[in-house]
This record gives sequence, C-alpha cells and structure tokens, in this order.
Amino acid sequence: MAQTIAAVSTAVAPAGVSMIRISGDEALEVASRVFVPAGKKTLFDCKGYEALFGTVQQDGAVIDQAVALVFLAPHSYTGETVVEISCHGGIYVTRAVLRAVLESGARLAQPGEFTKRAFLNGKLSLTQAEAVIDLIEAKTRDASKAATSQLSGVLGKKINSVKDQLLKLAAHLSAWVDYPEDEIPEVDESEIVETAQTCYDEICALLDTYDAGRLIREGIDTVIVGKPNVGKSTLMNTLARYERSIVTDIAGTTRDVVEESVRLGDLLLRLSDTAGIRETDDRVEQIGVSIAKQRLAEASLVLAVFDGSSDWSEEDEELILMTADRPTVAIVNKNDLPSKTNMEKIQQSFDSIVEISAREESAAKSLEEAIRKKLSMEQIDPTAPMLANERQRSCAIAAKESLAGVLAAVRDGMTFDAVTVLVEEAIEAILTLSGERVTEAVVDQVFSNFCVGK
Ligand SMILES: Nc1nc2c(c(=O)[nH]1)N(C=O)[C@@H](CNc1ccc(C(=O)N[C@@H](CCC(=O)O)C(=O)O)cc1)CN2
Ligand SMILES: Nc1nc2c(ncn2[C@@H]2O[C@H](COP(=O)(O)OP(=O)(O)OP(=O)(O)O)[C@@H](O)[C@H]2O)c(=O)[nH]1
Ligand SMILES: [Mg+2]
Repeated sequence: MAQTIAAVSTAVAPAGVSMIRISGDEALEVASRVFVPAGKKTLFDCKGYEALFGTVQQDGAVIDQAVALVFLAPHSYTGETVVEISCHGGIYVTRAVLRAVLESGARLAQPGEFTKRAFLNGKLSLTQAEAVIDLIEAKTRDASKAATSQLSGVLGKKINSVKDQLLKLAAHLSAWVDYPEDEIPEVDESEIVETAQTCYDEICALLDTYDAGRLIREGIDTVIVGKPNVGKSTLMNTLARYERSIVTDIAGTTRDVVEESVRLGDLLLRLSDTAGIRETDDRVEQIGVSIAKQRLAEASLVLAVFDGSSDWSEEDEELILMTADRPTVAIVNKNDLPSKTNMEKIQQSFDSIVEISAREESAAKSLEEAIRKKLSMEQIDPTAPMLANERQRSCAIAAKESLAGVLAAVRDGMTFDAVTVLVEEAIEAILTLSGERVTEAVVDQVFSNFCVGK
C-alpha cells in the first residue's frame, strides 16, 4: 500500500489561493482530520470531482477557510484517491495547512512524486511525464505548445509505430529461426531491409528534431560580439529592458561576459554581452577579449555588431573573418547617425543584416525577424513529435545504431540468428525510450528533476 503523501502544489508565494494536494489510499481520512465541512456532508460522502466548503482546523483552532476537492481512485491525476485543499494564498497560511496535514498522517511528497505515481499507475507514459516537466518550465508560447503536444502523446505514438514494426519483424524472424520445418512463410531479406530502413529513417528524423526542440525549450545561446564602442552593451540593455550592462563612450567598457535571458517576441535568447574585440595591452581586457572569441566559437547564434557611423576599420575586417563559418546576424548599429561604414563590404559578407539604433526599442522587432529567418525557426513545428531531453536522445541513438547494424548484417550476408539479436537490441532501446522498460534508477532520475508538489 502506497503511503499517503502531501505537498503544496502551487507556488509558495503571496497569491489569491494556494493548493495542498493529498494523494494515497488514506487521503480522505487524512484530509478529514484537518478539514471541517461547513455543512452536514463529509468528504466521505463526496462523489469524485465534488468539492466542499469548510475550515481547516488543528487542535480545535481554525487556520483558514478552505475548499476541499475530492478525486476518487482511479480517476485523478495520480490514479489514487486525491483530496486537494485550497486555502488562502499567504505563505504562512499555506505552510500551516500543510503542517496540519502532515501531522494528520501524510508524509511530505518528494519532488515529482505525484507524477511518479501517475506514471507507476499507468496514467502517464514516461515521455508524457517528461513533457510535464517541460510544460512547467516553458517560458514561451512555442515551448508550451511543444510540451503540450508531447503531453498529448505525439512522441509516444511515433515511438509505438516504430516499435510495432520492429516487433512484427522480430516475431516473424524468431518464428522462422525457431521452427524452420513449420509452415511459416520464409523471411526474405527485402522484408528485413525494408522494415529496418523505414525505422532507421524515422529514428533519424526524430533525432533531427532534437536541436530544434532545444532552441524552443532552452532558448538560443546567443553572443553579442564586435569591436569596442559599437553599442553591444546598449543592445543588451535594450533587449533586456533594463540597465544590465555598463554603457559608456569609453572603448573597452565591458570586460567580463554579461549574461541575461531575454524574450524577443516568442524567441528566447540566452544573451552574452562580451568585451569589444581588439588588440590591447591591458591584461584584464585581454582576458575579456579571449573569452569573447571563445564564446563566438561556441554560440548557437552570433550577433556581429558594426558601428554604422564610424569608418571601416581593421577590426571590422577581422570580425568578418571570425564570423565567417558561424550562424551570424550582422547588426549595423547607430543608424540614427549619418552612415560612414562600408555597407558594401558588409552586404557581401553576410546573408542576414539588420540596421538599427540599439537605443531604440524597435531594434528588438527587426532583430527578432532576422533571427527567425536565420535559424529557420518558421520551419520548426512545435506540435510535431520531438525528442525532449538527453535521456530520450541517447535511447534514440542506441536504436539507430542497432538498426544500422541490422542493415549491415543483411548486406554482409550474416545469419538470421545474428540479425534477430540486433533487431531485439533495437526494440530494447525503443522500449527504454518509451519508458516501458526502464530501471528504477532511470525513473528516479527523471522524476528528481521535478519540483515539489508536482
Ligand atoms: N485542481 C487541479 N487542477 C489541475 C491538475 C490537478 O491535479 N488538480 N492537474 C495536474 O497536473 C492538471 C490536470 N490533470 C489531471 C489529469 C487527470 C485527471 C483525472 O481525473 N483523470 C481521470 C479522468 C479522465 C477522464 O475523465 O477522461 C482518469 O485518469 O481516470 C485530473 C487532472 C491541470 N489542472
Ligand atoms: N547615436 C547612437 N549612439 C549609440 C547607439 N548605441 C550605442 N551608442 C553609444 O555608443 C557608445 C558605446 O556604447 P556601448 O554599448 O557601451 O558599446 P560596447 O560595444 O558595449 O562597447 P565596449 O563594451 O567598450 O566593447 C555609448 O556612448 C552609447 O551611448 C546608437 O544606436 N546610436
Ligand atoms: Mg560593452
């Protein structure tokens, strides 16, 4: 019998209402020890999804007015009997209600334990549970769309279709290998190759979604680079909507990397403002410049800033060389001043150019469009099946490798015995991906990423 657990399931912060969730076989008993209904009806009299008004009391003293909502097993989020007590949203009141519940026989839930029980009770698949984490953490519309789609099971369906094809093939293979004298139609090579190739292609397509998914979920790792004084920090501040970086007219103002997550429309950028790149004798600045170069080499997106109002320089020339093989949007800044820079040179060197004044808010809009185009964001469909994390990705890679092995084995004329082993290996990887065959350690790992109360 699973112990009855409880936790605050809303954010603990001053708010209108907070909710304490109690789940387990004894949820009604535990809740009834602290919740006193205003009318005659008790929690035990409630049908599922029925709520009662009353007070939360401890040792005869009223802590708060509250609403208790009853879910009867198996019809709840966790699949167990659940009582949700909604109280006033003060931090003190919420904690006091939780304490009363814990003193009445429930144990404090571990992070993710409600969702873990939902998984163990078959309410959610592992990939759906992982989608719940992503949904909670989603900061943009696309990130939340992507998580909602995975929660509705689009990834699970895709995985199942691959699994079913492989199971069918494996069954046919092993029947034929085990009972060669029976009337089982011979497995022909083209059937193996066809199935393995289709599954291989589908897994590859899924793996290709991983980077797009990361851009949506985690935001785009973006570095602002350029020679000193072009307005990098000014751009950072405009995008962050506050004075994040120090701005002066002295070249060499920024030395350390200044980081901030900013939302540009529906894009999430993890921005790094860096030291202006130039030759310098200042040791501190030298370090800043070398970190800027390193960030430039690693970032998913480079914003290369030029000062449109100053003469073309050696450093601008170098920036073109440094960004040549990087995904770059060129920014010609200070377009409120007369243009002096070498626009032709910039146009020859970059396929994505925006002219802005970093001091003006309108800069954000033009930049958003350019970035969307540069990273082909329009082509990302957040509702398509997508791999959502490293765990899923490494399972998909294992499946892909086994399938490549199947194809190679057939090509090299190996026995069907050997091929069968490889097909089964691929199935194993797929079952691990879907969560149908995972170790307890993996399950614990997945759910430990959750917050308390989920
Ligand atoms: N008050 C409240 N709101 C919430 C949640 C919650 O736990 N409590 N959820 C927490 O994330 C989400 C909703 N998740 C839920 C998932 C399943 C069931 C449920 O009762 N399932 C039944 C009935 C299904 C049906 O009728 O189709 C079942 O699975 O048998 C309830 C909430 C968002 N809103
Ligand atoms: N007229 C005008 N001035 C700007 C614009 N953007 C920045 N500036 C000015 O240019 C100077 C340098 O701006 P910063 O943002 O500090 O430049 P930076 O590229 O971060 O410089 P370093 O940190 O030294 O590398 C400041 O005086 C800004 O006010 C702009 O769009 N128009
Ligand atoms: Mg700066």
